[in-house]
Amino acid sequence: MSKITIIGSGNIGFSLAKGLVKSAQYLPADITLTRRSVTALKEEASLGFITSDQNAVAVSSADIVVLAILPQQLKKVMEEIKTTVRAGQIIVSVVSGVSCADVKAVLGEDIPVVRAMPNTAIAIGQSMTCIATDSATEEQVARVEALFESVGSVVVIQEDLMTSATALCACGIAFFLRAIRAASQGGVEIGFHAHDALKMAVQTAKGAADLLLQTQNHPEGEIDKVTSPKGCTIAGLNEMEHNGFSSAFIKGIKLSAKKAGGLYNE
Ligand SMILES: NC(=O)C1=CN([C@@H]2O[C@H](COP(=O)(O)OP(=O)(O)OC[C@H]3O[C@@H](n4cnc5c(N)ncnc54)[C@H](OP(=O)(O)O)[C@@H]3O)[C@@H](O)[C@H]2O)C=CC1
Ligand SMILES: O=C(O)[C@@H]1CCC=N1
Repeated sequence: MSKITIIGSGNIGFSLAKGLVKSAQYLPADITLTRRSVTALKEEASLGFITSDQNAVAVSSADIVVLAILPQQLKKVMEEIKTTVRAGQIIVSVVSGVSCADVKAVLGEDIPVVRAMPNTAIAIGQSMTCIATDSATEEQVARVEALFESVGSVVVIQEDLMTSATALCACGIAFFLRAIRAASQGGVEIGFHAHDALKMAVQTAKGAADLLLQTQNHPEGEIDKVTSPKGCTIAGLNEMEHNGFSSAFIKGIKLSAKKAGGLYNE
């Protein structure tokens, strides 16, 4: 099994580590997690992960190195590891707005770099992860694809669509979570206790997603089955649209994509 080092055990880095172990394809001992101080890695250590605050040392033993720090932190980290990384390793960057070329410009042109854009559902094996590269081989991309297939679904895309993938999938999970929260708040206003309203909203959202996944039907086809003529569903839906529901969602995704593209040089 590949040895993996995740540089930056934050929200997405630690979620990835947990998902890989949950998949049963990796043991915690196969995964090294770093932060700037090991004292911040107590939970990770208690779960059996190898922990370190020495990025260059942590990278040296890895087959796959995942860069999971903020865009603004990346240059410093790459400077730390550039003399340690070697062409036999694969660098996977989940960092938003940073191209494969940006990474290779520091780490070396011969270093295989694959970008990946997962979301936090990776912790439970339900990520939607997009991956892209500019020059890694098919075999290297296949290894990264297999890694992320173990923790969700994967689509291989062109690199120029990575910021769009960031908005739709990585940010997107927050958009759907907010929609579920809003639905539960509506539920409270029409009579349910908060915990019941949230449970109902969550299961309803899960049912909607599973319907599309399992039938492959178009959302509007499924909506048509719910909207009885002169009924209450179309009344509610149209009220939401009059208030800009679809428009707000689309505008939010477009703004997130624009922002994602500019984070590295902020
Ligand atoms: N959160 C998400 O859902 C997603 C995030 N991403 C991308 O992943 C990256 C990380 O995001 P996110 O997890 O949210 O951010 P976090 O701030 O939660 O995680 C970043 C981690 O990096 C650590 N870190 C910072 N500097 C260093 C360093 N020099 N050496 C080692 N570790 C370091 C931080 O720990 P400490 O400060 O203790 O050192 C922190 O744990 C970003 O580039 C983001 O664009 C991509 C997809 C989804
Ligand atoms: O909000 C962010 O910038 C990161 C990237 C995608 C999800 N979280």
